[in-house]
Amino acid sequence: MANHGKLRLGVNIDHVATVRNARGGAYPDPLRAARIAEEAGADGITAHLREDRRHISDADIEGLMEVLTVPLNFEMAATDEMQKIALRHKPHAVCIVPEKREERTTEGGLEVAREENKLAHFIAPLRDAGCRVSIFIAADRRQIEAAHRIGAQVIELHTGAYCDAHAEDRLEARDAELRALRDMATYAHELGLEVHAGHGLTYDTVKPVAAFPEVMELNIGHFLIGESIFLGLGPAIVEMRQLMDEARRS
Ligand SMILES: CC(=O)[C@@H](O)[C@H](O)COP(=O)(O)O
Ligand SMILES: NCC(=O)COP(=O)(O)O
Repeated sequence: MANHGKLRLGVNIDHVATVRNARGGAYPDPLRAARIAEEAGADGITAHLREDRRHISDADIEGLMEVLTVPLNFEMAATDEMQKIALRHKPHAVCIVPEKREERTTEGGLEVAREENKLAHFIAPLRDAGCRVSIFIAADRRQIEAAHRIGAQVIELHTGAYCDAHAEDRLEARDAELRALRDMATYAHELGLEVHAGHGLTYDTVKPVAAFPEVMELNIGHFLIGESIFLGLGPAIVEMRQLMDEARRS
């Protein structure tokens, strides 16, 4: 049966680090942002340690592991270097994401179906270490089935194409993306996978996704960090939380 309970909000703090790194110093501090997010009701913190360290750093991950009172969702590419870091820290969740050095942001979902054996071996030690393994994928039946076969406990559906279509006023495409997200959330839930979603979500796009009863967690970052310039981080998160709760109730 679908879960109709409270939807969790994971606040992604990557882009606090982007602003910090613009000047190479220590300000603004992503750990301070994480504390404010916790106080504002975040159920978890998400941080993506990219291979090129363009935002979050190794020291940020170490600091988060020390100070967080909510679970850390550690996003990383499927590389040996990242696996070692994850096994050293053993965060609550490890989300495997695709990464291209030249991309501006995470462009699509992970290609699981073509890399099934490799990924099954890659995630096994992470699961054995007690991490919940999540796979960041497009709303694509083949990829969901492959994620299930390799032993992932969670999938996170990439909402970027839906949000882009909305931002560009391509309404038919937006509705088609939303239908695919809804159908694939249901399908993944039926397979026994926990379903999360995220990427590019805003106040304008969050409610339809939050309303899917099978979705248990949304991870939201870039928009919230941008909005915090105008509202402050705590109020920006509270507003997002309210929209999610409204959608869930309706
Ligand atoms: C995987 C993902 O969606 C997040 O990590 C988020 O988008 C922030 O990182 P980037 O903007 O660097 O992709
Ligand atoms: N996995 C998605 C995430 O953590 C947040 O993505 P975004 O809101 O920063 O685009």
